Amino acid sequence: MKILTAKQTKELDAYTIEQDAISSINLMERASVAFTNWFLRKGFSQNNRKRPVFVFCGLGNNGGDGLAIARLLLGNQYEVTTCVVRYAETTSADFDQNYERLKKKHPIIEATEETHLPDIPANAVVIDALFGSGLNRTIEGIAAQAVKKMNRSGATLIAVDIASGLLPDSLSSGVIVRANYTISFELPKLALLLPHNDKFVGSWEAVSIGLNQTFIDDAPTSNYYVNTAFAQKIFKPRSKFSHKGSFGHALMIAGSEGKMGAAVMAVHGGLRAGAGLLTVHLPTRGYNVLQTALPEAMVSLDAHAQYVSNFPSIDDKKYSAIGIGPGLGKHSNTLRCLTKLLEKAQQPMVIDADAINLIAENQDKLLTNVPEYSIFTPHPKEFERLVGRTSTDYARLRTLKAFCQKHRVYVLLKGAHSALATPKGEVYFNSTGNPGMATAGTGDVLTGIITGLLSQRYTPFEAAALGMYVHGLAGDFAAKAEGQYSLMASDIINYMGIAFKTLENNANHE
Ligand SMILES: NC(=O)C1=CN([C@@H]2O[C@H](COP(=O)(O)OP(=O)(O)OC[C@H]3O[C@@H](n4cnc5c(N)ncnc54)[C@H](O)[C@@H]3O)[C@@H](O)[C@H]2O)[C@H](O)CC1
Ligand SMILES: [K+]
Repeated sequence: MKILTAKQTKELDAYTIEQDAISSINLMERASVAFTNWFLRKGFSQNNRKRPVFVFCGLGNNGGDGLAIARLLLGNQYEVTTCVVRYAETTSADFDQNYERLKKKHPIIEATEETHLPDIPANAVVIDALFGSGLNRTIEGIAAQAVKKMNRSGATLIAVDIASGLLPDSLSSGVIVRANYTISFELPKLALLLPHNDKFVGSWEAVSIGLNQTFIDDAPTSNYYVNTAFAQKIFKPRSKFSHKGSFGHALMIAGSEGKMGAAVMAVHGGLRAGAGLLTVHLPTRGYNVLQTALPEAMVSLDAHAQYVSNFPSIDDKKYSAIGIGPGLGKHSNTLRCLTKLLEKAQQPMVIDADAINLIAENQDKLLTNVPEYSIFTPHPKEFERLVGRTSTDYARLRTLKAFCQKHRVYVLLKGAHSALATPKGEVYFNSTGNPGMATAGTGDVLTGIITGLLSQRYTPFEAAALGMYVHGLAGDFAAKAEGQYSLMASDIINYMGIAFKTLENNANHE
C-alpha cells in the first residue's frame, strides 16, 4: 500500500472527482459515512447508554466532514454537541453545504472566543474535525484554545483523517490534538507511522472512501505500508513436488558464552520460517544447549569454547543464505572472523546485533566489504551506533534512506512500525507487531526468520519484508493469546505456524 503526501492526496481527491463522476460534496459524504460506520462498530457506549458526543469543526473540508458526521450520528440517536470554531472568515463550499443541512435540525455552537467553547465531560467522545490534511502552519488563537480544551478534557478523542495540528508528512510544532484514535481516509499518512507522533495518533485505521485507484497506482512515492495484501503477494506457497533441497541451506553464525540462547532463538526462527536445512556455527560450549533445544538443526563447531573465532567454508556456495549476529559478542577474535567473512562472502547476508555493533565500530574497514543487498536488522540504538544521532523521526528517515543508497544495502530498523529501507531509498513500514514484542530475544527470532526465507530463494527484499510482517503477525497472535505483558520471544516462535498458515490459506483460496 502506498503512502502519499498531503499534496498528492489533494490531487487524488481532485482526480477522483473529475474521473469518477462524483461531486466533492458526495465524496465528503462518503468519507463521513466511512468514519461514522467505524464509530458505530465501536459503539462508544457506557452502561448500555451511548456516550455523549462533541464534534469540533474547523472551516475547511475537515470541518465539513465533522458537520456531516454530526448529522449522521444524530440520525443514529447519539446525543451530539456541535461546535464550529471560527478561527477565520472564509469557509469551504462543502463546509457551507453541510453547515446548512445540519443547522436546519440541530443547534450549532459558534466559537469565536474561548468562553464560547462548550465544556466537555470526561465520559464524552470528542470528534476532532478542526484541521485535516489541509493544515499548513501551526494552530493559533481560538483554534489552539479548542485543541487545548479537548486535550484537557480527559474524554476519548477521535481524529477525523488526522489529529489537528499534526502535519501529514513533515515535522509538526505547536498545539496538537492528542487523539486516542485516528481514522485516516483511504491511505495512511507518513506522520501516523513515526514513533514521536504516537501520542497524537493513538490507534489508527485507514478507511476506504473509493478514491481513484489508477491515480494511486501511478503516483510516485518512496514510502509504502506492508499490509496483509502486500505480504500475501510476496508469499510463495509450497508445491507438491518440493523436497528439503528446494528450500536451501541456511548458515547462522551466532552465540557466545552466556548468550547461547540467542543462537537457539535465531535457529528456531529460521527453521519455523521453512529453511530446508539449517547449520548453526557456534562456540563449542553451546553445542549441548543447541542440540538439546533443536535437534532439527545441524551444528558447526567453532575452534573456541566461548566465542566465535572462525566460520565454516563458504567457498562452494553450499549455503544459500548466511545470518550473523545474535548473541555474538564483540571479542577481538570475533571481529577478525567477521572481517574475513565479509571479505569472502559473495552473497547478501543478514547482519544483526553485535555484528552490526562491530561494523559500526570499524566502519572504515568493514562497511565497504558488506556484500551488496545485505540486510541489517538494527534496533534504534544499534542504528544510532551505525549512523550517529538524529534529532527527529524525519531526520532519522532521511539518514536511513541515505545509508541504504550509499552502501547498497537494506536496513530494517526495528520498532513500532518497523521501517525497511532499500538501496533505492524507499521505505516500507510494517503493519504488524505490538509493544509486547519489545522483549529479549525477539530480534534474534527475526534474524532467523529472514535468514530462513533468504535461504529459500526469496530475494533479499522479499525475505526482509515478508519476515518482518510474519514476525509481527506471530507476535500479534501471541499477544492475543498470552497478553502483551508476559509475551516472550519463544511465544512468537510458537505462533509462527499460525501466522504462516494465514498466508497459506489465503494463497490456496486465490
Ligand atoms: N482526501 C480526500 O480525498 C478527502 C478529504 N476530505 C477531507 O478534507 C480534508 C482536507 O480539507 P481542506 O479543506 O483541504 O483542509 P483542512 O480542512 O484541513 O483545513 C482548512 C483550511 O484551513 C487553512 N489552514 C491551514 N492551516 C491552518 C492553521 N494552522 N490555522 C488556520 N487556518 C489554517 C487552509 O487554508 C486549509 O485549506 C481532509 O483532511 C479530509 O478530512 C473530504 O471530506 C473527502 C475526501
Ligand atoms: K482532524
